[in-house]
Amino acid sequence: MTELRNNRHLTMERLLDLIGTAKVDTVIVAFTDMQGRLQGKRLHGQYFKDVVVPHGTEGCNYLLAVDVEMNTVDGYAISSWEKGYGDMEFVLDERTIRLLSHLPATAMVQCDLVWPDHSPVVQSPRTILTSQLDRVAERGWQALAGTELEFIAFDTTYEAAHDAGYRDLRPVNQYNVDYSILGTSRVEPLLREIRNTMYAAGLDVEGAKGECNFGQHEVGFLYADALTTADNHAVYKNVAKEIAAHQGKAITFMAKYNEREGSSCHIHLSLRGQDGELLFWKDGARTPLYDQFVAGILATVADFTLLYAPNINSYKRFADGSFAPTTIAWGLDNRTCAVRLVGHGAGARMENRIPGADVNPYLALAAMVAGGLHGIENELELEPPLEGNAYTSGRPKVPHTMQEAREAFSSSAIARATLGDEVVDHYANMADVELAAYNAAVTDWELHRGFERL
Ligand SMILES: NC(=O)CC[C@H](N)C(=O)O
Repeated sequence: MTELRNNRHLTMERLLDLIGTAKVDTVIVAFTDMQGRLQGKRLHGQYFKDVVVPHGTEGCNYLLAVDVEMNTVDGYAISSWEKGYGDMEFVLDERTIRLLSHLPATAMVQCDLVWPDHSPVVQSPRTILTSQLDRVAERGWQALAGTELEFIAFDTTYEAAHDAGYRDLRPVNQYNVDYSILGTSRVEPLLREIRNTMYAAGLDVEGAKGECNFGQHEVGFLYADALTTADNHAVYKNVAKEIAAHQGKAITFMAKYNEREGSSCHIHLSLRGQDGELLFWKDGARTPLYDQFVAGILATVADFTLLYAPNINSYKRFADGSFAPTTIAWGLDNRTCAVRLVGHGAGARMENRIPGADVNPYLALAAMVAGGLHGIENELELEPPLEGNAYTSGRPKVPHTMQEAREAFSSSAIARATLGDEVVDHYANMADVELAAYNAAVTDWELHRGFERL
């Protein structure tokens, strides 16, 4: 029997029992798409039990070849009008079965994707992460990770926000509520329902805190193995939006909603032995392996920025003095650096501060593992820590545009050697599609600046 991630997850046997006694009547089967979103179907419990568990289910392969707005676009080798937009098969991962208590009698199962001949869909984000984690496991290690997502909440429905052109929206707080207990109390009905729903769904919830931008908050979760963390992250983002919508509110995980502070997804990562032995700390100090891992992450920042910052908007977040990084540097508990080292002993870990809340966690974690292993394999030396203000340090810059990040990713020998050509070409095309859409758009900024004055 598959080992449960914790006792709030369900075995398949238990889920089928709950369907048999009508305690569950709806099962969502979902995978994570290129943008990090859950895509799939809601199935009637009985159909899930009688047909899907024994025979499987499918979805159109365009789901890994569309843009944010679900437009069919050109340039993907695996999916096109010429290829007829056929199916991919969903492979249920029984370790992910959970109840979603904010919905009536509903459970969710997350899936991997295979082609009809059962070969893996290598471009699927979950497969990309699993491949890198297999490399970690081959060495007798495991990767532990935590993702910290910030969001901004508004006192409006998504529909009203849309109809207002996303202008003049009222955030749930009108001032900076960083660490403010009063600030979070004002939003507690929303935060509490998110925390408790996520706990019931198998996530280990730490708590919630206010952040700097108006209406900005963060719900924190304990670290877990990297695949569990990515699975939970995808479910959390979806559920948090659904709960907000139920309460007549809207939340956004855009990396940069306005000109104030953006929303981050700091990613914490460490390696352990398969039985939990420490690999990053020995005799009261960092190990050479830890330093090589961090050196590898730093050496590959440019190669993998596209996976840390996958949207046009992601790059607007990289602003000096905003707590989002702009330089490729590391420091000891230094929040101005791209990489911050924190903790000691069992808590010793690196924090990658580059990703925004719009990141796809599977892809970012895969990139970090690939970069870190590159550092270990090549025994890279870690430069001394940056002391003081990284923003004014003159260190090399994190790529500041999507075009730059796309070129660095596509021409990266490390990305191609670790992720494979099929993956690199697929995600370089995703960047080309976004860049083309952005370049074709005339923005508010241009109108305001030029309409009368130019
Ligand atoms: N908590 C923080 O360090 C703030 C992070 C900041 N909001 C960012 O976008 O990176």
